[in-house]
Amino acid sequence: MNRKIVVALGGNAILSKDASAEAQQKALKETAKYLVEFVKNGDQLIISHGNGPQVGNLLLQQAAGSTKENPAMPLDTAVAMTQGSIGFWMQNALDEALAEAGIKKQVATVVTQVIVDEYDEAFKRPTKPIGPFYSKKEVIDVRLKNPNLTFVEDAGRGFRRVVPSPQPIDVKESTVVNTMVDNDIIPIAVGGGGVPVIKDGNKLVGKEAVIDKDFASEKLAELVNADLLIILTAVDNIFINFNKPDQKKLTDVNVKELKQYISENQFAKGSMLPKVEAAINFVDKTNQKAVVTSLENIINFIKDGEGTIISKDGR
Ligand SMILES: Nc1ncnc2c1ncn2[C@@H]1O[C@H](COP(=O)(O)OP(=O)(O)O)[C@@H](O)[C@H]1O
Ligand SMILES: NC(=O)OP(=O)(O)O
Repeated sequence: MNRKIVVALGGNAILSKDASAEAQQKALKETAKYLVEFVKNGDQLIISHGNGPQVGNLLLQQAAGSTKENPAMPLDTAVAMTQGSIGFWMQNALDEALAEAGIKKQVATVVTQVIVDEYDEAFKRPTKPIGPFYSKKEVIDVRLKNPNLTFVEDAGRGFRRVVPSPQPIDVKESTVVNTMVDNDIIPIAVGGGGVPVIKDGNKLVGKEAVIDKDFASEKLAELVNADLLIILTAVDNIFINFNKPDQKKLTDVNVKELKQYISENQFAKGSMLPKVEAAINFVDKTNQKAVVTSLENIINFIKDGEGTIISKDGR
C-alpha cells in the first residue's frame, strides 16, 4: 500500500511482569511478528516505543551501584541508554521476523533528541510515572533517603515515582529518519519519547525529564509527513464508559466527538488520554488519520480497518 506509518508501541509490546533482558527480548520477538504484517502489506514503517518502566529501573540500578568515581547518570542520559537497549532488542527481533517472512530490509535505531521548552511548566510539576510500583510504606522509606523524589498513586495499583514530562517541540533527527525511510530502511526513533534537550546557542543540552512517547511519536509523524499515526496499546479500541456495564467501543470517530468525550473525562489521565490527545493533534495538523488499536488487531486493521479510526470528519 506504500503508506508512511509511524507506529507507537505501548508498554505491553516490551514488558509484562518480568523485567529481565531475556523476557523483554522474548516479548519483542512476538511484537516484531505483528509489525511485519505492515511490511508485507507494502507500508513503510517508523517505529517508536515507550520506556517508562525501563528508565525507572535503570535509575534504580544506577543509584544502587554509584560511587564518587563511578557516578549515576542523569535522567536524560538514562533515556538515551534505554533508547539504545530497547532499540538493540527491537532491531534484532525485527531482523529475525523479516528474515522469517523472506523480506530483505534493514532496521536501525536512531538516538533521537527532542527539543523542549526550558520554561515548560512541566518542569515544575512532575507527572510522568516511571519504574516499579511501591507500597505506601516503601514510599515513606525511599523519601526519607531521597526527599526530592515525587511519588503519586497510580489508579489504585500502588505508588510510582513521577518525573517532569515537557511537550515535544521539534525532533532533531527527523530528516535522518525520513532519509532512512526514503532508502527503504526501517527506523526505530523517538524511543522513550526521545532524549529531552533544550537549545543553548549551537549546543543541545539534556534536561532531566521523560517525554510522553505518544506526544513525541505524533510530533515525529507530523515532521516526516506520515500518512498515518498508529498508537498500539493493550486494547483493540478506545471505549467510552470504559469498564462500565454500558461501555461502548469507538470505531470511527471524528475530532469534534473526541474533544467532547475528553470534556466528559472519558479517558484516563496518563494512559488513554495522551493517546487521544496525540491522535487529535495529528489529525488537526495534517488532515490525515490516526488509529488506536492493539498489536493483536493489526491484521484486522490492515484487512478490514478494525480499531478506532480518528479522522477530521469521521470515515
Ligand atoms: N476510555 C478508555 N478506552 C480504552 N482504554 C482505556 C480507556 N481509559 C483507560 N484505558 C486504559 O488505558 C490503557 C492504555 O494506557 P497505557 O497502558 O498507559 O498505555 P501504553 O500501552 O502506552 O503503555 C488501556 O489498555 C486501557 O486499560
Ligand atoms: N516515555 C514514555 O511515554 O514511556 P511509557 O509509554 O512506557 O510510559
